[in-house]
Amino acid sequence: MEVNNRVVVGMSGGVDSSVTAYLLKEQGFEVIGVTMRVWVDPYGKARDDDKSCCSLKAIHDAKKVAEILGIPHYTVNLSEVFYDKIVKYFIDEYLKGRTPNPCVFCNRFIKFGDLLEKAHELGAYYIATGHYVRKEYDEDRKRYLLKKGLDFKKDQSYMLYRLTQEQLKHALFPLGNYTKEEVRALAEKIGLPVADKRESQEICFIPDNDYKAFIKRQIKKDVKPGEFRDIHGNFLGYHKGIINYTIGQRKGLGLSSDRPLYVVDIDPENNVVIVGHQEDVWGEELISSNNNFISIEKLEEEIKVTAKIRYTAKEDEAIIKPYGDDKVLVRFLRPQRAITPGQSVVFYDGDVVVGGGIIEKKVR
Ligand SMILES: Nc1ncnc2c1ncn2[C@@H]1O[C@H](COP(=O)(O)OP(=O)(O)OP(=O)(O)O)[C@@H](O)[C@H]1O
Repeated sequence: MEVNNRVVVGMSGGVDSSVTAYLLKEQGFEVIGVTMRVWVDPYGKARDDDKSCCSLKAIHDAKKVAEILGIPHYTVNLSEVFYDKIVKYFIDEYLKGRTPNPCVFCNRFIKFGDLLEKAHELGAYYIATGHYVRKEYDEDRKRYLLKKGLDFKKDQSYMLYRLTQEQLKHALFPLGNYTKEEVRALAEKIGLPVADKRESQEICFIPDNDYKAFIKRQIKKDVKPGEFRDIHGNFLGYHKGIINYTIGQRKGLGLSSDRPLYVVDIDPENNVVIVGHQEDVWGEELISSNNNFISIEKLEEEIKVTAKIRYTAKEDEAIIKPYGDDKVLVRFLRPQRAITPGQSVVFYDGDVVVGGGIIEKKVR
């Protein structure tokens, strides 16, 4: 497709994507707003509130903003692909005793996959979202770079580390140079009705952040109870099913001990949750699989990076090196708390995203 100045903005009805559409229009782009309907949980609580990503209220808000900005707006139903590519994966991972991050896959396969295709169908070369990240083309490396948003508090580069060069080529992120406060102030100044809307909830398709109830509704049965064991294999009691536990968890175990107990590992094959003490929750080395690199084509040799093991974790210094055919060994210089299989580890060089992968296991 030839470059043009038409852009589809993914509009969630929230303040960030609304201001994104406004800024691009100001910059002279021909802007089309599109809201994806990705998921309606038929058994969940009524979703037509402020918090949900694709409630009727959210669609209505996006339409209202589009009207004020004088841009066309479409709603597309992507719930089937969303179910196949994201919801199923989310449930499967929990059933395997892992803690998935569905947003990183939604960005790769839905927003910058199916939605980008829709954008092309509408004749738009570009797709834009309200993520707080920056994109740059590096002439020397001949690669698109993904950089942290200037507002480090809001930076969302972690969520986008799976994007390919082809996807980045078509992406625009106008909020990368703004702080959240500036974006809210802009929304107020131009009179957008969403200026003081609350931040969206953690995972857009899970009502009230209750993922356990969501999974049980989806698999239509209760999960199988199993055994708690200590790190030496001693039986300690019974758990309520592995989906209820995540690495590092202390609350809700229902075990008594003279020292606090934490989940340190989950063995899905034997349906066992392994618990230990605070010191057992820390680790320095992990293996990641399903890696994606952005600033480099491939990891050929050991390099120094900073890395973080979950969206809200602090980055820390680490060495990464190729491990087998397609895996990466990540060795932190300092121990990290609760290295959790299923979560993403993302590597940085300053404010540039080097790449990242899915945590397979803690090595030590
Ligand atoms: N249902 C949707 N339809 C279209 N685009 C969406 C949808 N949900 C999210 N997006 C896009 O993805 C971006 C990041 O989504 P996220 O859920 O993190 O929203 P956010 O940071 O709270 O932004 P906003 O204030 O716009 O809701 C949004 O800014 C928007 O561009």
